[in-house]
Amino acid sequence: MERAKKPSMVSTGLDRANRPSILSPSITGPQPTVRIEGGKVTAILPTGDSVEVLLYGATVISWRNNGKENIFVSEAAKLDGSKPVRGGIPVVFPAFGPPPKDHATGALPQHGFARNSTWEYLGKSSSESGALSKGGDDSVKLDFGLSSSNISADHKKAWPYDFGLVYSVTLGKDGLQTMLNVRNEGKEAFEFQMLLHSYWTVDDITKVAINGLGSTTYIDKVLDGGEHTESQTGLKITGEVDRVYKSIKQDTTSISSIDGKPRLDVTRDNISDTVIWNPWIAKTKAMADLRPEDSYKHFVCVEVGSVDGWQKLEPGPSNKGKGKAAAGPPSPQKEGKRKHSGSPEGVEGQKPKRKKSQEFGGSNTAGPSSARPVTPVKPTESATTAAAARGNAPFTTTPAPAGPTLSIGPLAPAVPQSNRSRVRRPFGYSNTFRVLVDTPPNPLVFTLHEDRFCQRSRYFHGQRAWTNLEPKGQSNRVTGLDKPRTKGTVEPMFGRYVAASISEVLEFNETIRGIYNLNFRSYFDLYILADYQGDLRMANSVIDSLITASELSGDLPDWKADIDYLYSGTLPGSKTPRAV
Ligand SMILES: O=P(O)(O)OC[C@H]1O[C@H](O)[C@H](O)[C@@H](O)[C@@H]1O
Repeated sequence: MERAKKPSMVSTGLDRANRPSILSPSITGPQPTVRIEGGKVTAILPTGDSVEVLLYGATVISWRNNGKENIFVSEAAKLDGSKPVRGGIPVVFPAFGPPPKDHATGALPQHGFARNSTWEYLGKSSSESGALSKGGDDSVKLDFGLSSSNISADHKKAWPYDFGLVYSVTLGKDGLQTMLNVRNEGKEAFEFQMLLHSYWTVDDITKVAINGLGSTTYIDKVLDGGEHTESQTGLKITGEVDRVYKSIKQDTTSISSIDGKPRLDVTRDNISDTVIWNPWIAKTKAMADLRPEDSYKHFVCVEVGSVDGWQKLEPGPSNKGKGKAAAGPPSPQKEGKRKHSGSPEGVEGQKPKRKKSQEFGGSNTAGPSSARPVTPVKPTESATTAAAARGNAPFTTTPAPAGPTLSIGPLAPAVPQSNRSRVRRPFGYSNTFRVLVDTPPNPLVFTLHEDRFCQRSRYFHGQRAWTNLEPKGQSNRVTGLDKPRTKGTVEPMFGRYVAASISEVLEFNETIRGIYNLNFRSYFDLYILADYQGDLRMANSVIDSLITASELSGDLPDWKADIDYLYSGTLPGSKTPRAV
């Protein structure tokens, strides 16, 4: 067969009749982008600010703002899921420290199980409101979920409660916001503690002051385990420090230099405890995963949470929450009133039976925290509500109870009033389906929101039936995705596939190309995948992007080899080989 040598060959002979209007190149300015690869989710704003979150522990391991890394991670930290990350922002739940033996958490390891369980990535949302210059808020929110069904058997045995956590990490132009939403999915109340064990980078610990703790009562775990009152207005760290500051009156604990130069503000909302930790010289030496040995100089842990006593969370959707972390949430929408932008029915017209544990973000919310710069923003309207009004909400939403908020961010001007209404709240994942990309022994789990994916991709629409399998405990394993033939590419390819579906499919520009690290071969992989799934929309979109890429690129690849690859990789009977 005569094979064309020009990129334009791939645009001929393909069925363009069904090309959906969604693919029209309506560029609103650079958007935040998200990449899911190797058990890690990376989000990058058009400004270059970025955040990286491991699925293991939903641990934030990097947050770069204006080129500066704010998160400390030890050089010897294990990032392979073999132990909790030494550094980053490990999520502590349901117990802080060594759990008391006489408590329901007594059989759990130090700091509970959230930091050493693999979470599910629930998806991203962004305002899609365009570039900063166009008035957009340029932030992206990543949601992660953990429930009793995806913790280890040992942990489940040690703490047999039915719970649901949604952890939201929002990267904004002014800072990072982290929020933990705790839900009781079972029949009996449980007690928990939670904490975001944040390791913040500092240039030199001996020149740092921690402000905002003056006159606060704290438990000194290094000294005597007893209660003391903070006498310094700016706490200086001159040796090992391990203190639990309780019921702090001020919203903000800030890190500055001793001569007052601001570094970071860590702001709480409706959550009142903070742990300050630095292991200093001897303890650092004794911790094999904390290296180099002088690393203690370069971080301080300012850990916001609820660790003084226990939060009791009653079960059931009518529960308004007990204890301080859950005080006063507005009534959530009732199930029947939730907004669905797509039909909740399965392909056979039956309402899919949903497991309660999949309905994160509902009524029993306690212990959220969020990180954001300087001035805590009290949201009055959710961003997704605003987005919904514009007709482009990425997910359906439920109102979020007012929960504790931790704000963390570099010192920056207060958020202008006009932007305040865009601060997001947790989403209600009212109807999700899970896809297990089968790469044993650790298949990657994608939890996708029906409304988003089923409308955008025939492939996902066809798989909606999967939702109905869930109650029977069957796995929704993706098979046949090994067709892109380079070994080991299945997992990243499916991640790309999902990412491309989210981002309205590869509206190609140089930024996106860089971020997805797309080369021609990976476009072809994506095309072959789409072709295998019968996903014409995606296939067309890939071709669009490919054409743009080839137009933009002055440096074409070894075209013949790539065409051979595409030709032999595509299904028999597909239009592509005929086009080629
Ligand atoms: O070594 P880890 O289990 O990660 O704990 C590290 C530290 O976490 C907290 O800050 C506790 O207050 C400390 O007592 C503990 O040493």
